[in-house]
Amino acid sequence: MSKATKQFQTEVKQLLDLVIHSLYSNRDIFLRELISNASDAIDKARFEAQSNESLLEGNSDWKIKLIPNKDAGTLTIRDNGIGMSMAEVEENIGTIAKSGTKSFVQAMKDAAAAQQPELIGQFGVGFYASFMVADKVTLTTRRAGDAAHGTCWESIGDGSYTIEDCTKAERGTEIVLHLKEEFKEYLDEWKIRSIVKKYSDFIQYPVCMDITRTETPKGVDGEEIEGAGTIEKIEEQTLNSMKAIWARPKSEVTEEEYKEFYKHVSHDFDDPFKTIHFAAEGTSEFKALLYLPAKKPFDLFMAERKRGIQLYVKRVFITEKCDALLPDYLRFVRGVVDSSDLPLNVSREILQEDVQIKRIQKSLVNKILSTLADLKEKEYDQYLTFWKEFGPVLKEGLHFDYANKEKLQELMLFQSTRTAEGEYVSLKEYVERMPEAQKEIYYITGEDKSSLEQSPLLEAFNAKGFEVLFLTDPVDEWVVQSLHEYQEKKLKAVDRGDVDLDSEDEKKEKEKKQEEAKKEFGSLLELIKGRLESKIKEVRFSNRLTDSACCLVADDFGMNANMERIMKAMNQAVPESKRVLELNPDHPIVKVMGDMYKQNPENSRLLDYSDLLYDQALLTEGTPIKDPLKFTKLVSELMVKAAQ
Ligand SMILES: Nc1ncnc2c1ncn2[C@@H]1O[C@H](COP(=O)(O)OP(=O)(O)OP(=O)(O)O)[C@@H](O)[C@H]1O
Repeated sequence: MSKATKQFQTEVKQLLDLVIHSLYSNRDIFLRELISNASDAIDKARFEAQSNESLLEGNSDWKIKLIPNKDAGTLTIRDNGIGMSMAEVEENIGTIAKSGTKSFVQAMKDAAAAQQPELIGQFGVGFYASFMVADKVTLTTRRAGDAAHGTCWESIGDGSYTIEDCTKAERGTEIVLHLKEEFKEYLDEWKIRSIVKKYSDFIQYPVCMDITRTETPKGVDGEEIEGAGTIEKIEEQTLNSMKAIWARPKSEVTEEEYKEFYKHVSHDFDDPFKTIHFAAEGTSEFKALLYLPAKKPFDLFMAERKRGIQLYVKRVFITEKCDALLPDYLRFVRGVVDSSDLPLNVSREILQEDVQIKRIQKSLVNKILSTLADLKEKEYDQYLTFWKEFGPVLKEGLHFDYANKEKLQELMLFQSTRTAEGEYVSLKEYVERMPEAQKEIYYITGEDKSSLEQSPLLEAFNAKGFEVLFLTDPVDEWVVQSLHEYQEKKLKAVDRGDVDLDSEDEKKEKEKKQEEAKKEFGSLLELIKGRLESKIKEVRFSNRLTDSACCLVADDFGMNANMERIMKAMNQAVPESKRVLELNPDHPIVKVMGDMYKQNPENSRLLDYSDLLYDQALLTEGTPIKDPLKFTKLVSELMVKAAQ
């Protein structure tokens, strides 16, 4: 292919711009990103070569080489990893294929300037960081095993790039950064040394550089020869210690090293929230270095997630994202597991079924859950920060990980009718502060705390002093289907079925009142039911309401308003389900309608009032009404009438 000039995808252009403008305070990281990519590429080559030795092309001397050239003003990063085909270059560099990434870039653009570095921290910008220091980047690459096809890619970061075939003797990738005048300091030996030491010391492969030293020649006796002048000696030095950080004893690893390793495995720019480093012995032998991130990754709820736990077998990289190592509800955890039991030639396909992997998974889950339990108990405020980021994901575990249900339910936190802004309550605390008369744990599901607080469904509970949990995450509808009870107290939705809040005496009194109301207003209820037949299942007097006139409730297994809302948001067909309209027998409107009915059961106003009651019930629970025009017309008419 002759040289072609192509345009970066719009999102890439935007991303480049954002990187250059939001990460300027941390420019050194461009080198970390490129070394990290080079190391990943060697990992891949090393793994693929296990089943296809020809990929090695006779060279398994893995290496990342840094070549500063002061005369040319360039810094070169060269690796002998897997390399890329032309199609891969086009796919990986210059385009953003994943829709999630695109929307992330949009979110970044929309965010306030102060938040951008924080946001980009969750994302990782990799290769594009080069353009912070270079005004031209040339990438030459050749895929392992395909000696005939090299690719040369070049860009000045202005929105376009050129791409063409070329020859490249060695497999792997070479990136030449033509440094901007003001960043020539990155050619300095000591600057490069310090960056590698700080950010890339643990990289498993040697990061090498040729070092020139001037010395005076020495005689056979080892003494310097006087008057012989000086000679220049070039020797290749390895700049990093290459120690697999997870294999070292905890006491020897510094906080800084843990942090930098986290950034390498997670491609996150922020520090981790928590580091968990441990070794398991016995039936399953492995070392694990796990991290809980501080912020949720942008692709947490997307199917095509990029990162996960890396799997090594006896220090040899196997796969970048071993999903079988953790259940889905812990998908935000990053890090490395290095097993001593698995065979080196384990295939990625069998990992899903492997018993050793299952054992490791069990032990990782135990460790993560116990770390969280510990944190919750000893450093509650910190736990709360974590919960606000990852609580909705952790809750999925209640539905999917039955074996750990007991542990997981202790980790749950909720807002409630009794928590102040920013405060949460655990199930344990909830039960401890339940008044004696309260038998069940009450909850309401919905979109957010502030709208739920207005719900008429809470009136009777508030009047009794019974706390109600606010379940505001979409996953909560599934959570409550799995978490039926806690400490033998049943969980009960305030908008489902009948509520039983009263003592025996109170019940008797209410029943009496309801009987009387039924006698008095029974035919009115029939009329309302007839009018609203297509929308509701039944009309009855309520035990829930003290102030409001009416509300809608689901029966025990029916669909509530929140579930309908979630299904609609997911573009799913919402099955037809009618709910029950409950009326407050003490409300003046019921009395007024009763009188109207007695005077003239045919009064057409009664039908309008029935419609209004139904619409009111929808509005108070936050469900849009079907015919807002008719509603406003009726309200206006009534307002005029009331003023006459
Ligand atoms: N040295 C390299 N050798 C082979 N492939 C590479 C190399 N550098 C980058 N790539 C390919 O280009 C892709 C994009 O790299 P880039 O650094 O932009 O992002 P990333 O490393 O995938 O992730 P992140 O965006 O989180 O940093 C990589 O996933 C990899 O497939």
